[in-house]
Amino acid sequence: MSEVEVKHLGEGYMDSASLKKVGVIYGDVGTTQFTCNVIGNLEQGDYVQVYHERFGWVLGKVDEIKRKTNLTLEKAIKLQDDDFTVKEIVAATVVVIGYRDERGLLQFPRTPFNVGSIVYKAEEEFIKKVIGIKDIREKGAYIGRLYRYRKIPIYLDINVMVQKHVSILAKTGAGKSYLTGVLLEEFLKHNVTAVVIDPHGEYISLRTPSKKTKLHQEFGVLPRGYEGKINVFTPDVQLNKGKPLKFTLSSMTSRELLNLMNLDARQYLIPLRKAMDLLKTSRQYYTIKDVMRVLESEENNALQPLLSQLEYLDEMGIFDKRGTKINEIVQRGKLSIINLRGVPPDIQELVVQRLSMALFELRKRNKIPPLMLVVEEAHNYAPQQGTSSSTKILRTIASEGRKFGLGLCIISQRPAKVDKNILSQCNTQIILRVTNPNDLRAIGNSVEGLTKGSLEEIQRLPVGVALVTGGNIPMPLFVEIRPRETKHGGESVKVV
Ligand SMILES: Nc1ncnc2c1ncn2[C@@H]1O[C@H](COP(=O)(O)OP(=O)(O)OP(=O)(O)O)[C@@H](O)[C@H]1O
Repeated sequence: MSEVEVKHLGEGYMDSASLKKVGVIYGDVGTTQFTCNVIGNLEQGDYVQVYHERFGWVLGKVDEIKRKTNLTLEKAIKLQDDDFTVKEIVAATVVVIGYRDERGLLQFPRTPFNVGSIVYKAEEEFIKKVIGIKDIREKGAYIGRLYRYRKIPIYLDINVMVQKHVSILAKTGAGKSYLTGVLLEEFLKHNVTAVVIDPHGEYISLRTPSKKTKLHQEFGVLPRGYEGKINVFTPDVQLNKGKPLKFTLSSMTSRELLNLMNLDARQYLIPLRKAMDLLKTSRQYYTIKDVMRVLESEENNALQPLLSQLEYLDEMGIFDKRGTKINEIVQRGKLSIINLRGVPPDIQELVVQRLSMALFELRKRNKIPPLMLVVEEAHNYAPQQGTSSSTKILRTIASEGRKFGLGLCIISQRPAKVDKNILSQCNTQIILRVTNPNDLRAIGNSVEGLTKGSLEEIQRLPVGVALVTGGNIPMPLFVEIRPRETKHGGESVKVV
C-alpha cells in the first residue's frame, strides 16, 4: 500500500505531516462509507479526514469498529489446548460526512476514495469547518463541548429554539433535568423570557450557585445564582414556597369543572350547569363556595357526591374570584417557575391547560413578550394515548406557536408515550441515554440523519452526554454537557 500524494488545496491545515495516521482504506469503497484497518488510537465516534484526489480533504466519522480474525469456532475448539497465533485486524467503518466546496457548501465526494488512502485523525479546525459549527455566543445557548473534543464549544441558536421548539428525551437518571437546568441558565443569561412547568420543584435551585469543580474551569463556566431573575408560583402555598397561582372560576365551563371530578357527567352536569348559570346572572365573579351554596339550597341528597368533590376542589385552593394575572407571571427576561410539587395530577393538568391557553391567547395579541414554555414530564400533559385536557392546547402551540413567538420545550423520559404530533414539531432535539426499544424506535422515526451506529451509541451514552440535532446544528452531534452554574435540584434521594 502506498501513501497518496497530498496536494495543498489553499487552506492552512492541509499538511498531512502534522496529522496523526490512524488507518488505511481497504476493501470495497463507496462514496458514503468505507472501511479502514485501524493502526492508531481510534474509537467509535471519532472524526477522521482522508485526502481525495479530486475533492481534497474529506471529513468522516467512525460509525463502528470490529476486530476481525481468521479464527473460526472449529479451529478455536481444536486449538484450545495448544499455543497458536491468530491473524487479526481491527477494522473501522467510516461514514463520510463530506467537504466544503469553494462556495462553502457541504458536498459529498462523487467518486470513491482510492483504496490504500491514509486515514488521519481529523483536526479540530477542519471538523468545525466541515460540520459548520459556529461560535454564536451572542445569540447562542452554550450547552457544552463536542463529545471527546473538549476544545470545540457547541452553541444552540436561541431564536431557532424558540421559533421551532425543542425536545429533551432520555431515560430516567440520564441527566434530563441537569441539562434543562443548563438551558434555563442560558435563557436567563440571554434575558429570554421563560415559563417552566416544574412537577417536582427541582428548578428552584437555579437561584443558588453550584460548588466550583475542576470541570468548571475546563468548560469555561463560573458558578453563579439567578436569584433576582426568578419568580416562583404554586397552586399549593401550604406545601411549597412561592406566590399563589389561582384561576378565575367564572372563566370555567361546567363541563370543564366536572372533568376535574371523578363523577358521572350524565348525572351531575345539568345541576352544576344550572347552579353556575344562576350565579352568572347575578355576579361577574363567584367562588366554589358560592356554587356549593346554590346546590345545597336544592336540598337534594343525590347531589352529595358533587358537593363532596366541590369541597375537595375548594380545599385545593386553585380557584378564586379573580385568578393570578398572566402579566404578573410572565415578566420580560425572567424565568417563572410553576412549582407543582405535591399537587394532584388532575389539578396539574388543569394548571398546564389553563396557563398554556392564556399564554397562547395573550401572545397572539402581543400582550406578553415572546417566550419559551418548558414542559417537564410532557408524557403526563401531552400523552400519545388517552385523554388529557392539556394535550390539545400543547398541540396548537407546537403547530402555531412559532408564528407568535411562543416556543415549546418538551421534556420526557418516555418519548414513545408523548403525543407524536407535538414531538414531530420539535426541530431541536436533545437526546440523552435511552434504552427502551419503543422509545428508541420513536427517536429513530423522528430524528433525521441518524446512523445505525448513532442509535446504538444512544443506548450506551454516559450520563451527561447528549445527541443534539436540528436547529442551527447541521447534523446530529454528540455533546458533553457543560457543568451547571447553579445547584442541580434533581438529585436522587439517598436511602442510606
Ligand atoms: N452533565 C452532567 N454532569 C455531571 N453530572 C450530571 C450531568 N447530568 C446529570 N448528572 C448527574 O446525574 C444524576 C441524574 O441526573 P438528572 O437528575 O438530571 O436525571 P434525570 O434524567 O432528570 O432523572 P429523572 O428522570 O429521574 O428526573 C444527578 O445526580 C446529576 O447530578
